[in-house]
Amino acid sequence: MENVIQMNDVSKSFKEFQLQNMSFSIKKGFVTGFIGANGSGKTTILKMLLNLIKPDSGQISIFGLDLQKHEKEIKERIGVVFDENILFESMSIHEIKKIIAPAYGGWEESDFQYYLDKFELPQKQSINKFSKGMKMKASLAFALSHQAELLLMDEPTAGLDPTFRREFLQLLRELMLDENKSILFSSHITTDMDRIADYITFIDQGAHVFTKEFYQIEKEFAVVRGNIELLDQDTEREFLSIEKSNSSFEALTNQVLNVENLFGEEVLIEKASLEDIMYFTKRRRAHA
Ligand SMILES: Nc1ncnc2c1ncn2[C@@H]1O[C@H](COP(=O)(O)OP(=O)(O)OP(=O)(O)O)[C@@H](O)[C@H]1O
Repeated sequence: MENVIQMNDVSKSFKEFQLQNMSFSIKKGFVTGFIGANGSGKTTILKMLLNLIKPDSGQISIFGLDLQKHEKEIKERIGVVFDENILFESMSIHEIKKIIAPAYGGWEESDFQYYLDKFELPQKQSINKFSKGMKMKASLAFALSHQAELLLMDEPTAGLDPTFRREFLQLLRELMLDENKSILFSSHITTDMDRIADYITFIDQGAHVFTKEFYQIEKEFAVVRGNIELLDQDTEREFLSIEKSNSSFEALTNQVLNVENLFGEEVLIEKASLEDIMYFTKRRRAHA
């Protein structure tokens, strides 16, 4: 299967934060959800994919092209929606379009008008009078109107009301009918991922934890609850992270079969949510 993004051994050091030897790929033709706790490095990576932050070492290719050598060509083919607003706030949509549209060879005015209508956005009002949701919709309208093959979105659903969030996810699903399109989007709302993501890329404290197919995660991880007396040095090895109280424990495992064989009916085994996986990964780090 073809990759749309390939990160090879990418590192970046800020004063108080390091991205360490990041290597992962994002599959072409799919939606990948990008998850990680606050400050884990998601925005930094998304900015690196736009060459707004340059790696100290390592290599990034997008559409099979080296980002440093083919930046302009690559960026023409990317649509961007960022949480922090990168539109010019004192201008109207009409004014911004005059700057942005000529910059893209693939600009489709009819698509742009379609999205402005669909999102009910005024064209002549300055953006700083827009609500947060309207600004996000405006960013989206621009991102979707130049035939981008890759959409990079940093928390695109933040600030959207539940109804529009659903419509937005439905819109992404419609876009994905075109198998040449790929989406990488970060969100703290993990239920958005449940609705739309084919793959999940999970990072933690500047390190890549995994990139897996969503259904694989559901098969692989489970939360186990049981009596504390079931735990000893040997049985604890089956768990990635354990939370203990006086009488019981709750733990994350990626060895579901082993746990079933070991404990049988004595424990409760439930599918792990993305939130469970993120929570227990953080706990594991804190107790390492
Ligand atoms: N230009 C910079 N200079 C110094 N430190 C930076 C810079 N940009 C980001 N950082 C640091 O890098 C770390 C990762 O930040 P980043 O915004 O990538 O995380 P994130 O996963 O997107 O977080 P959130 O979910 O809260 O948006 C943070 O500790 C941040 O302070």
